[in-house]
Formats: sequence, C-alpha cells, structure tokens
Amino acid sequence: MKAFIRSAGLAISGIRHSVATQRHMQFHCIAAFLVFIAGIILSLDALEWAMITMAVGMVITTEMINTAMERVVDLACPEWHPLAKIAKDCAAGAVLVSAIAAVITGLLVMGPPLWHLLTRG
Ligand SMILES: Nc1ncnc2c1ncn2[C@@H]1O[C@H](COP(=O)(O)OP(=O)(O)OP(=O)(O)O)[C@@H](O)[C@H]1O
Repeated sequence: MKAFIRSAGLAISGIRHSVATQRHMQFHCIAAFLVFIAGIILSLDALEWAMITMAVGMVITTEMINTAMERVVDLACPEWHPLAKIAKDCAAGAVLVSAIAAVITGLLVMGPPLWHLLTRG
C-alpha cells in the first residue's frame, strides 16, 4: 500500500509538472473543465459521459506523453538532430490527432442537445 501511495504521488508530480510548464496542457485542462460544465447543463447520460471522459483522457494522456518525449529528447540530444525532430514532431502529432478526435466526439455527443437548447424558443 505504501509503495502504491508513493507511486501515485510521483505520478501526480508528473501531472503537476506538465500542467505548470506546458501551455497546451493548461488549455486542455480549461477546455476539459468547460466541457464538464456543458455536460452537466446538457444532462448527458452515462454512455455520453463515458465517451466524453475517454476523449478528454486521451488528449491529456497524449499531452503528458508529449511532455515526457520533449524532456527525454532534450536530455539525450540538446543539439539539433533530424531524429530528435522526428521524435518531437511525432509526439506533437499524437496530441493533434487525439485533439481532433476529441473535438469530433464532442460535436457528435454534445452538438445536437446543445443545438436544441440554443434554438428551442
Ligand atoms: N533537438 C532538436 N533537434 C531537431 N529539432 C528539434 C529539436 N528540438 C526541437 N526541435 C523542433 O522544434 C519543435 C519544437 O520543439 P520544442 O521542444 O520547443 O517543442 P514545444 O512544443 O515548443 O515545447 P514547449 O511546449 O516546451 O515550448 C519540435 O517539434 C521539432 O520540430
């Protein structure tokens, strides 16, 4: 149990580092908060919440992995190198793909009820 609490603490410090240092991570967290508020207002059902939670989790997760990749590349290769560029660009690409998928998920799940809420007299 002690080992689990220690590991969880280290993991949380990694999340805190990413939130404190990455502008995109801060943006993702604000967007996730707004989506959460919208979900409450729109009274999403359990399946819709599950899809939104998966989408948000995927974006936060890829951003964390992107942060880790940046740190490792900077440590291993502080000078310019084509492989370092590919590694960082691929990690950034993973964030972009997950963010696009999350926006599509959000539009599919929340778009119709939001439209209904905005247009019903
Ligand atoms: N060592 C390197 N060798 C080659 N290209 C690099 C290197 N470091 C960064 N790059 C290029 O610069 C881009 C931005 O890298 P950087 O580490 O500044 O990412 P960032 O997302 O701007 O980071 P941060 O969010 O910490 O500002 C990378 O996607 C890559 O194309």
